[in-house]
Amino acid sequence: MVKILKYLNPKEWALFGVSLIFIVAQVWLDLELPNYMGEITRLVQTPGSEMSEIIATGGWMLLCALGSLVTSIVVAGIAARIAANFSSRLRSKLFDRVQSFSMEEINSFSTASLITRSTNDITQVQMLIVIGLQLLVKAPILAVWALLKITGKSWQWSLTTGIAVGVLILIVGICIVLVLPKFQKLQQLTDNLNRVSRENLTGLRVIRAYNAEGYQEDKFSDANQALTRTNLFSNNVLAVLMPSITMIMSGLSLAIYWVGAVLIQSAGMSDKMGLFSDMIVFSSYAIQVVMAFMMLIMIFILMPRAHVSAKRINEVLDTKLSLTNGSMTTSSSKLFGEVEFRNVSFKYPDADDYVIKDISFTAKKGETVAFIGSTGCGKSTVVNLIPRFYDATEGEVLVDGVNVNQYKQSALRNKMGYVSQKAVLFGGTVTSNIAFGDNGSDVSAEVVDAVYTSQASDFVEKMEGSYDAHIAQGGSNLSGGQKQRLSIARAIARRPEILIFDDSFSALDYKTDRKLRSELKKGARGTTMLIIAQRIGTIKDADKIIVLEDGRIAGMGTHEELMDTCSVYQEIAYSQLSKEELA
Ligand SMILES: Nc1ncnc2c1ncn2[C@@H]1O[C@H](COP(=O)(O)OP(=O)(O)OP(=O)(O)O)[C@@H](O)[C@H]1O
Repeated sequence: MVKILKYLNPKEWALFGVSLIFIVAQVWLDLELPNYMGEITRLVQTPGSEMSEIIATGGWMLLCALGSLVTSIVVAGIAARIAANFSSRLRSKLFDRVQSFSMEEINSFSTASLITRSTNDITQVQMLIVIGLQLLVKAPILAVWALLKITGKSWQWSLTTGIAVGVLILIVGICIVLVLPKFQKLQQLTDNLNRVSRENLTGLRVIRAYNAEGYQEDKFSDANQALTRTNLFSNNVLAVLMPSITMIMSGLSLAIYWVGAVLIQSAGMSDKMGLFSDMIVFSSYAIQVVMAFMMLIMIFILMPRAHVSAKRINEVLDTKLSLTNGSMTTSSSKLFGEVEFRNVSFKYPDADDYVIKDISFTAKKGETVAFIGSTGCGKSTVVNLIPRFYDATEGEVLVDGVNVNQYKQSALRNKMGYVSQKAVLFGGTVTSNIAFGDNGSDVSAEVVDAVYTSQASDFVEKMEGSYDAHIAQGGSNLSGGQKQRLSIARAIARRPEILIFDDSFSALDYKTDRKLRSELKKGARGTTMLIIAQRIGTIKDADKIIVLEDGRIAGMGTHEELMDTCSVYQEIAYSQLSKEELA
């Protein structure tokens, strides 16, 4: 928890200092009240006291109470301000950190957990700051000050107060031991609930199509009940606390009056009045002592959960990035748009087996290199190493003659236009989706060009608002093929050195596929293209086709060469095209 406070800025520390002054003032004002009360009691009991004296003392007492109210409002305002600004900054930091994560780190935390950490966990820390700043600082000051006020008055009353505080600490100790382990679990169960909800919402159509609502509901209900049970247990344990505290406070007042009655009865006539007044003052201070401990208890309740949350936030912020950033922004070689793999092997983090093994090839400027092979043979894995979604486990991946890990990541990715297997669109407009990213152009002529090349103009120009037409989050108001064409347009609009298409043409009909490739040849002349495809027709004209089998290169060459030499390629080709088409 303390570690996370390093993210407080100097202004917030200054505000904290100001609030400290107000808290001390508030405690002083609160502790003045019993004095006035004692004075009023004395005046009432003293024959010949003037009414005006009582009213004046009462007036001062009222002023103190009002002053205490004002200071507590100021402290609450400052605490809320510090907590809100701090959590906003923490959320931004977490967001930035997660943005710089590679797929390895994201998978190790899980998306659901990262969402909980950025929302619920931050809220826990925010709550502790709001309440903690008021109580954590106030409680010890109040406790010590109030104790100082009552020490030496009467050992019988002091003993009574000591016993009350002891019982309070015992009850709280038991509660904390019981609920502490549950707090860690609560955050994990919240992660789980988020994961199930997320899966449910993203897979809604499939769930409905398969009438699997019941199955999903059971999954959700299990996660929900687990969270509810843990929540109920902690709340039930904590529910014992408040009545116990009230009971202790009432019991303490009763005990002080009872002890007082005995003391007054055994005292001489002249001491009786002084003792009565002392009793009133002492009982008020004793209640303040118990109140101070009660505040500390509230902190002890909030602290463990916020501590768990702070730990989870720190875990994200302190995660060492597996992808280190290089320093190069351009290659010093004369090469442009060249991709080379040198004996590259790769296994996914935490996996035992290599997914791709000993891959070597070169794609020169302007060449089209295609990858084909059965499902799961490692095609996407190969191309994902080029923009450094992962780093090669062995061997080297070079872009323009420089190992990809020597580039600044943004510079490396600026060289590329990447189209993922599953089209990804963002909420916004057609133009905002195409002119997207670092050097994504917002010049409409380039956007229009890219839309024409990607064969998206027919439907974009028919949409309401055309290039300013609304795109729903995830592109849910478009068909699969339309989404794919817009994501292809986005890559083209960057005018990159290298275009990577990860099976991006499979959602297109044959005619559009052919048209798009021929437009690409004209529009993106000089651009190196790496194309993963399932259809032989898509890659037949490529300068080089790489056939992958079980992560290894089973053949490399042109269509004609592979038809002569590579049995794996022949098998794929014959399964898709007739002998006449292949001839
Ligand atoms: N994030 C991951 N963690 C662990 N293993 C993975 C991960 N992604 C893919 N794999 C495994 O790596 C292998 C290769 O996957 P890859 O996606 O590269 O295949 P592919 O040839 O592109 O398949 P497809 O044609 O179906 O898209 C598969 O066996 C898959 O199970």
